[in-house]
Amino acid sequence: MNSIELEARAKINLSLDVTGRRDDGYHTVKMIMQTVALHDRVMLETAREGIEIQCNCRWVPSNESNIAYKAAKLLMETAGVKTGVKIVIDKRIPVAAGLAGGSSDAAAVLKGLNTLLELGLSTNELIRVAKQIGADVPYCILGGTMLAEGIGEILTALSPLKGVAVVLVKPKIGVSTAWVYSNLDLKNISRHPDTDLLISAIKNRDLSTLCKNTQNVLETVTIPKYGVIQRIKDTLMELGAIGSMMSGSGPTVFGVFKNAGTAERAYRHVRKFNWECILTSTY
Ligand SMILES: C[C@](O)(CO)[C@H](O)COP(=O)(O)OP(=O)(O)OC[C@H]1O[C@@H](n2ccc(N)nc2=O)[C@H](O)[C@@H]1O
Ligand SMILES: Nc1ncnc2c1ncn2[C@@H]1O[C@H](COP(=O)(O)OP(=O)(O)OP(=O)(O)O)[C@@H](O)[C@H]1O
Repeated sequence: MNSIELEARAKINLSLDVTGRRDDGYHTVKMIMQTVALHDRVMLETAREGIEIQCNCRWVPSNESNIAYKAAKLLMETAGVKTGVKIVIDKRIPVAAGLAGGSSDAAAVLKGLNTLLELGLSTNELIRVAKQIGADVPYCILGGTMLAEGIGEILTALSPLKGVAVVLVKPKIGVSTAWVYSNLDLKNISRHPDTDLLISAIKNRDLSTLCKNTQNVLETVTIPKYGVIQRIKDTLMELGAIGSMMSGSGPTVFGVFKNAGTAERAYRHVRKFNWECILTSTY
């Protein structure tokens, strides 16, 4: 085998709480992460030497600043690999959107190279490498429905919440994760989500309790600056969503729907605005 193709899935944060700030500037979090069906395609091909990146999206760098490049370099150095690799990314996940598009590409590269180059690394060993690349990358190695703590790298599997209809809406703005965290005022958070309650709602597949009680505390930073995020949330609720919230550090908003039909009707409507819309489901 000299090539492999993987699906690198996007995530949404079904809840996002920040519990503190570490001395190194990173924040401690308590988040419920969920994979959605939307994905990039990542193709890996062995080469004689070096790391080459190709991507069909003009907003994504095709050089060493691509997070997929960093993942390949770190893994190949760690495993003492002497050959090279060509990485081709077919980008479908919106960029700088709060959907972990880059993190998921990086995780796909780690998993794919482990298989392609027969490195024999365990999942825990891959997670150890993933941690050094970014806070969301360890989760992207595992995927599914997970509680993420620490800075996002301490992962506990929850009851899988598959097949829930979701509409993703991204306004035409890019939001930097670093900017959001550095502008977060922990004293300004009046309401934290009850994560245990949300976990039991997921276990019972009780979307109504989940949506009524969830919270993304990073909205306290983004919504005052970008009113369009609140407008999208309101629009999705008016169109019949059970709940609607910003994913990660934004600006993408997701709406959760009772079934695929209501989601599709909302998607057709919301598509008329000047926003990027994707109809998908939890995976
Ligand atoms: C917002 C989320 O996407 C929610 O899943 C993650 O918490 C962010 O994960 P990520 O984008 O992989 O984060 P990194 O690439 O490691 O860090 C980007 C920036 O966010 C800040 N950051 C990130 C994660 C975290 N727990 N606390 C932070 O303060 C870091 O200081 C850094 O400046
Ligand atoms: N493979 C990649 N895919 C997307 N963006 C990349 C990639 N490599 C580097 N980048 C750069 O990283 C930045 C953040 O992109 P990304 O799509 O990963 O953000 P995000 O969805 O907000 O991530 P997260 O939810 O983990 O914070 C972009 O500005 C982009 O130029």
